[in-house]
Amino acid sequence: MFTTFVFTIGIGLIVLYLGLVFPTLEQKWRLYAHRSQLPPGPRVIKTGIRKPWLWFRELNQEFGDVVYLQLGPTPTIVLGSAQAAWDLLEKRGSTYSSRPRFIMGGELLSGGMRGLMAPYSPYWRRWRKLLHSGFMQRQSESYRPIQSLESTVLMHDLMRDASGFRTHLERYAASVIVTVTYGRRVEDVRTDAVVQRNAESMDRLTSVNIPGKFAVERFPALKYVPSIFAPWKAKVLEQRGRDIQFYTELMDEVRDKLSRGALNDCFAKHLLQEQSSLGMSDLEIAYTAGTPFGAGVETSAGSLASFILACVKFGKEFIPQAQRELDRVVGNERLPTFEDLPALEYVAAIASETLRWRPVAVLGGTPHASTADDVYNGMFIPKGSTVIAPLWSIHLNEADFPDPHHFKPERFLENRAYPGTFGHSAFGWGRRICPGMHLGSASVAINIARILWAFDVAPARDGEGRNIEVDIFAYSDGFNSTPLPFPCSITPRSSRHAEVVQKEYEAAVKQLKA
Ligand code: HEM
Repeated sequence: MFTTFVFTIGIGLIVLYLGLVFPTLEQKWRLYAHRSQLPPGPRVIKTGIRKPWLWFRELNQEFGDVVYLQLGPTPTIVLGSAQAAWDLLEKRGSTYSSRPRFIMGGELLSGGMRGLMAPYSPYWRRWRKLLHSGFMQRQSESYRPIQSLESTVLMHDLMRDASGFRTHLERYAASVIVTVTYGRRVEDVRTDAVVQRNAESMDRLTSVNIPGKFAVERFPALKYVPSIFAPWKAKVLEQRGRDIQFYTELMDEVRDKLSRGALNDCFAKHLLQEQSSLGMSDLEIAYTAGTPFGAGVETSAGSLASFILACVKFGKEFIPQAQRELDRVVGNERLPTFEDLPALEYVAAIASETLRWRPVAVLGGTPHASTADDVYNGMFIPKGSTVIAPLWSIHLNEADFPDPHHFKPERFLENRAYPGTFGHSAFGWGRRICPGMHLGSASVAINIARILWAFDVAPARDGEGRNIEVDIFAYSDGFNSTPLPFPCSITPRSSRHAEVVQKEYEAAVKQLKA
């Protein structure tokens, strides 16, 4: 009996040891064999930095468009130009569309249910298909009435309480996403239960998704240590229970409304209709419905906050021209509409420059991972590399965007050579490109058009009437980077513009309550 016990423990330890060591040795051997072909990179790896994209840009400036880093056991490639990102992530999408393992955040906390972190796999393909059908261009156009009504509310919020502009942008973005997803509005972003519980769930995710914090990310076999011996694992599994409860309750509400015939058309309804044909479980559906909130609120609101910052710093250079265009195309009897946008060429250039100038997904979104060895411009990129395409490097690359920190919409009116169709890379690349880009870019464009139509946005003044300077580099740390609070002045352009905002707001409220 005792011998069997010792034997079992011994075998267990050997398996654990091989599990820990073998993948590392195999990887090390391949890297050694190709050492002269690896892309250039630094000898010293900086750790614990709060804004890694600043370091990545320095590396791209020093070593070029393709930089090699050995981050712990993982070969990591940092791409620093639009062309390199396009060549690999878009053109060689079959090799570069997976994700690195996120053992704490993706596997233990989310049970593999968050498609955004999922490797290229049948599960990811089903999840992606659902997002595509829910947010592709034609479907996103059907959400425009919601975006237009919520944007009218936003203009009124800005008029009555300009200093709270950030909260109003967040309410707009949250309400559009929650309405589109679950068929119900968000009236107060600070108290809404769905917003609060989503924020808690996001906090749980960000608290475990910290590179280098948990040994299990370096030694994946530790994932199988029973929770009783691993308090970190017990805690993350307990947190997973809370996420499951939250997402399931939300979906149960949707099912209940559907059975009472009280559910508007929304993404969650579409998921329920597609569920059986895709063979997805209730839990998979519940997590999928949670995706747009996690990916679409901060990105939309943060982009609009950057636009306000650009107005304060550079507004004198571009606002007059935009307002002349708006006056010519729209007049002063109504707010701009989605139908006006094709005729607002300069406003469209401002929207593109906003997404370029301060990309909210500053690291280019979640890193990609390669699934086969590859050679690019003579450089060896090993299978299993984490590939980061930081938009801070790509959008601030002087070769594509001279004087890159200057906000210049004119860039998007010139004929520039740039891979892809947008002239920027704000929504990523290839098979992982942002599925919410039509909804997100429509939110950015309509609100920029309306803010410029309705308001003068300028620096705030101090007690002596002097302009208060803003810092265009004061941005948050974290996965998404958005402007830190800054002062500004947002005032109606004229009493006529204020009357129009008031009148359209009253009509919008009636429609939203109907
Ligand atoms: C201005 C707004 C937005 C910006 C700038 C933005 C940007 C991005 C970027 C850069 C990526 C990474 C793409 C890559 O890995 O190559 C991404 C991915 C993603 N975005 Fe967005 N996004 C925005 C709005 C939205 C919205 C409204 C949704 C809601 C549906 C959304 C859902 C997603 C999802 C689910 C992914 C992950 C896709 C995957 O892993 O296959 N995004 N986004």
